[in-house]
Amino acid sequence: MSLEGRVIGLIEDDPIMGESLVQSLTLEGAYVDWWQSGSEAIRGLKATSPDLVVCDIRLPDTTGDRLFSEIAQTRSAPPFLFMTAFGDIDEAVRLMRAGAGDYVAKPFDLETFMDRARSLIRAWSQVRPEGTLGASEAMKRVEQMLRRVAPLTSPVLLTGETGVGKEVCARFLHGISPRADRPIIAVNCAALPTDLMESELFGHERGAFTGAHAQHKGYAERAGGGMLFLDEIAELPLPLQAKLLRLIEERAFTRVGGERKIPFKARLVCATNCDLHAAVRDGRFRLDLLHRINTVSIEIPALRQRPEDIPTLMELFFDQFSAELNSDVRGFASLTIDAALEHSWPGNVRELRNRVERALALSYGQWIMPTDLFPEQATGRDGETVAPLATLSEAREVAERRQIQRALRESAGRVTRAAELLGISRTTLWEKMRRLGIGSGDEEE
Ligand SMILES: Nc1ncnc2c1ncn2[C@@H]1O[C@H](COP(=O)(O)OP(=O)(O)OP(=O)(O)O)[C@@H](O)[C@H]1O
Repeated sequence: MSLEGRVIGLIEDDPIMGESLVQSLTLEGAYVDWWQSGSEAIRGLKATSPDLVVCDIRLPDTTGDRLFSEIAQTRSAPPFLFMTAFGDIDEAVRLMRAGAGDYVAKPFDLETFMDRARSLIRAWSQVRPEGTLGASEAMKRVEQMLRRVAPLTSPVLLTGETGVGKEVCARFLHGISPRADRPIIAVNCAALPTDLMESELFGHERGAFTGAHAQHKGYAERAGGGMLFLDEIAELPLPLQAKLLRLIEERAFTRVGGERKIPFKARLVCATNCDLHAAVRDGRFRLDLLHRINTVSIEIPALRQRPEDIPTLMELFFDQFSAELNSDVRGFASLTIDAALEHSWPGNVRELRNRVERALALSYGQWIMPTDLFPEQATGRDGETVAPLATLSEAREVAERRQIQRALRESAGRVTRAAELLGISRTTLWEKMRRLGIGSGDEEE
């Protein structure tokens, strides 16, 4: 691939270096916008969107680090190729972890520089622009990060509570990467039988152990040039952690009972819901392996930390299951959405999905009510209703309280705005809040 017609933003304060790069890039057919300071670059990048930004890590008025985090706020930020001097490598590695793209250490030869530039542009142009992971700002940030690292080969560690969607994110990452047409092999390390783990992951040669009647290709080999996704990585026993470390360092492994080195060509993505640093402290996880697998580490937030996603996901699963179940149910009662927003979702998206499926399968009415989604709140273990029927005024009070708290939440605790949202006067709202014992700081309840 040539750089013909590509637009490149160059941020370099040294005139000699700047001139020479402009000349070389122009000779390759690229258009170069050259900025000699961070402030100039920020202004320039608001106006144009280059295919690549080449940036010196040390600038007269800012650092590459700060500049990148400012530019990276925008979702469509281009890839960055940093030029670092000896001694800036730590900063460059931090930037890679933040999804910057790549770096070249000065002095570099021009061919290496051009190769890196070309491959960043090529990989980036294959990334799809639109998003699908969630409507919340938190998930948009996750998605933005995944898009940044999609063209790279560095290992990625996805962390987050159970059911937040780590595997969904890994598959999304694969789908938008230049490897999308190659296999993705997803392995749940906790589900592999301990005695077979090594041969499942790395394969075995014929006769390697009793019962090994034929050669067997493991997951690492079957992933080819695609993605090897290792879920629940903390469950990998220490001897296998050592073998995985060698695989990452040497980009090669051996089958059980074999001697020949087999190249590892896939991208490694690991996931965990454990605190791996605590596992290292407890001697259950190797620190050197942790450093290798978390070159890029992305935390997927819990569902309760991104309530905006709850209604969207409810609708998504509703559409999916109502089609599957051929259901006549029309949707969720608004009280049900309120109740879902108040629930803490310890099982995250998986719990939400299961609850919606169950509610649709068991609901009798046209609308899914709170007790369809949360039957445990209405029934005892034997299935009988244990909650006494509330009087109308009690039910109204519960609904009023919930609605007021929601309005306060949406108006960040500002009573005047909350009253507007509720369509009542400020005095009436104060009076109701006093009667129901709600403070203006109760919006987070
Ligand atoms: N953004 C999303 N959009 C649609 N479905 C999602 C999303 N996130 C998660 N899910 C669904 O939630 C369930 C759990 O997701 P997933 O298996 O990716 O979670 P996980 O974090 O890997 O869980 P675990 O820690 O238990 O391995 C799956 O059924 C998945 O399809």
